[in-house]
Amino acid sequence: MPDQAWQGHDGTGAEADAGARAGAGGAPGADAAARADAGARGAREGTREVAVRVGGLWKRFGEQVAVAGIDLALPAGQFIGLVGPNGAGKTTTLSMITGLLRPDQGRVTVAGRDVWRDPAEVKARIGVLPEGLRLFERLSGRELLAYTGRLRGLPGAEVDKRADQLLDVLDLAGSRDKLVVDYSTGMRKKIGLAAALLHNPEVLFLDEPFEGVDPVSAQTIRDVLVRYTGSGATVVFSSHVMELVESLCDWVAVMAAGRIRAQGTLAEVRGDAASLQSAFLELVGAQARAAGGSLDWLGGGAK
Ligand SMILES: Nc1ncnc2c1ncn2[C@@H]1O[C@H](COP(=O)(O)OP(=O)(O)OP(=O)(O)O)[C@@H](O)[C@H]1O
Repeated sequence: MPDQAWQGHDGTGAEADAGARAGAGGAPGADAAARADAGARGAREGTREVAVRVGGLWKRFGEQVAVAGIDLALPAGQFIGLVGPNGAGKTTTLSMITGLLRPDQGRVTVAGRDVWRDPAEVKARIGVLPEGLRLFERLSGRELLAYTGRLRGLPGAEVDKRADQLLDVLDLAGSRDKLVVDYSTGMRKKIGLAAALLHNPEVLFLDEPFEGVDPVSAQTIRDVLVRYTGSGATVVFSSHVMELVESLCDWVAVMAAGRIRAQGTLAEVRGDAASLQSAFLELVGAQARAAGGSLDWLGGGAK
C-alpha cells in the first residue's frame, strides 16, 4: 500500500464542549425518552471536542417543514451516523451544515467556524459527498482529481501524489483514464469520495455513501474511512441501513419528521434494545404493519 502520511491530522479547530444533548421534539415513548436522557447525561459528564454544532436549525419548503428546529453537537474524531426514515430531513440537514442550502433559521458551526458567516473558512476544512453527486462527466477520474486539487489550492506535485494514492486505494487505478460519464454508480461514489478527501479535510460529510455500492467497494470505502477517523478526523454520514450504522458508528443521531429523536453514543441510543434497528423503530414510532386486510389481492396467482 502506498505511503499515505498526508492523510492524517490532529483534528484541531474543534471547539471544546460538554458533548451532545439528547434530541429536541417528539415523544418517542418512555424507553426511548429514557435512552435520550441517558445520552444527554453521558454527554454532559464527559468533556468532548465538538466538530459540528447545530442550534435551532429550521428549513421549510412552502408548507412542508423539512427540518424543525434541531440541535446537534457532534463530537470530533468520531464516526457519526445520521439515521432516519425516508423524508426525515437528513439530506436537508446535511445540506445546511455543509453550506449548500441556506437555513431559514438557526446556526451551524463546523470546526469552530460559522458556516454561513465564514463559508470559505469552513469549506476549506470540510469534504462533502452530497446526494445526487454531480461530477464533471467529460473528465477522466484522474483529471477530475487533478482539477479538484487545483481548486483546493494544492501544489501540482502533491495533487499528483495524493490522486495516485487515492485511485490505488479505492481500486480505481485501472479506470483512471476512463471518462467519469462511463463510471458505474459505485465507481462514481468512490471518485467522489476521493475528490472529497483530496485536501485532507477535518470533517467529512457523506450523504448515503454506500447506496448502490457493491460489498467489495463498500469494504474498501469503509477501510479508507476507518483509517481517516483513526487519525482524528470526523466522518458524518447519513443512512437508513441500521446494520451498517451499527457496525461502523461510534455516535448516532436519530432523525424523524424533521426532528432529532435521540443522539449519543451507539450504546446510549441503542439502550436495552436488541439492536439499533429495534431502537430505531421504537424511536421513530414505526409499527410493523400487519400484512392482512390490505394487499389481500397480492400473491397466490389469483386475479
Ligand atoms: N427542494 C425541496 N422542495 C420541496 N420539498 C423538499 C425539498 N427538499 C426536501 N423536501 C422535503 O423535505 C422533507 C425532507 O427531505 P430530505 O430529502 O431532507 O429527507 P431524507 O431524510 O434525506 O430522505 P431520504 O432518506 O428519502 O433521502 C421531505 O418531505 C421532502 O419531500
